[in-house]
Amino acid sequence: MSAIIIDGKAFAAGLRERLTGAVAAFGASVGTAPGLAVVLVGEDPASQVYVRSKAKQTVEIGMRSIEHKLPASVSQRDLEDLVRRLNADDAVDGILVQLPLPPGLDATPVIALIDPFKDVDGLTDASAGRLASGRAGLVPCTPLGAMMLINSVLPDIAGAEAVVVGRSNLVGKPIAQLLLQQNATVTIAHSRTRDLAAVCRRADILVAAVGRPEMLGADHVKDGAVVIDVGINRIPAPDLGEGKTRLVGDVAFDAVVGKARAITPVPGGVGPMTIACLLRNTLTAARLRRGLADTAV
Ligand SMILES: Nc1nc(=O)c2c([nH]1)NC[C@@H]1CN(c3ccc(C(=O)N[C@@H](CCC(=O)O)C(=O)O)cc3)C=[N+]21
Repeated sequence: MSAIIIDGKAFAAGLRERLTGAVAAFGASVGTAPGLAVVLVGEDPASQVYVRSKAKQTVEIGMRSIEHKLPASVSQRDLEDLVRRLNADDAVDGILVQLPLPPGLDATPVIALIDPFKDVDGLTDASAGRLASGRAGLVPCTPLGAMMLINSVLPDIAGAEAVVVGRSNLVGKPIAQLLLQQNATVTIAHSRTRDLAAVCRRADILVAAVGRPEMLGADHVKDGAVVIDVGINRIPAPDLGEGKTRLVGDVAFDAVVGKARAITPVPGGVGPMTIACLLRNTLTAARLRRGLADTAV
């Protein structure tokens, strides 16, 4: 049996295409396009790449991009003041503070300040609480994107066994909430889980979000399972040349691809969905803040 390779890159492109239409319709009725403010502190090269890519995609679908670049030496207080100003700015619909912050700055109080109606990363306690109690709100981008990919092969997951490996606030816990919302039977496994492979082998839907390169292999996968790999790990690749690296997921793709019914690759799986869902959330935030219905895109 050969697995469906779920093409997250293509799915994300389709989502952006639909968003372009929805953004144009929003602009025609409200008079302005949704605006996304991205705050980048410091010079971390990987963060700069992400932020550039976010800004480019934001503009490509017709939304406004508002970039704030601050030096790594910025004070906690000045950073928090910027978030307060963005909260108060009517031209800003979404606020994203790129993580991690440089050493010496504490992300927790910065995130806590973000207006929950502008929390396009879904990281505030208010957003987490809304998700946990099944009320409308902004859902973290990576979990939202992962769910869209699951639903692309399994539109109805009621009663299915779902195992999420990883319990982070950013990914594991919110994905578990989304699976539960769709009536899956959800298990959250983690570093202290006894006989992880046996737990994983129960899964009709296996979500890997641990951040350990190729940790889940054929032993962890039931025949015919849908495998969603959220991990993005950069590892040395001496075979490609001295000092070269490559991206791998938390799943040993080659070992699993023959057993799974469908699987997301890394790169090209969940990763591209993250930014597309950030754009989706910005449109959602712009609608919710104006009391408009958040219709499907
Ligand atoms: N406030 C905040 N929100 C975030 O959502 C956030 C953040 N901070 N800090 C950094 C992480 C990381 N992140 C990714 C986005 C896209 C890809 C992505 O598109 N990856 C491509 C590969 C990219 C490559 O080749 O390096 C893929 O998997 O195919 C990966 C990772 C968002 N993050």
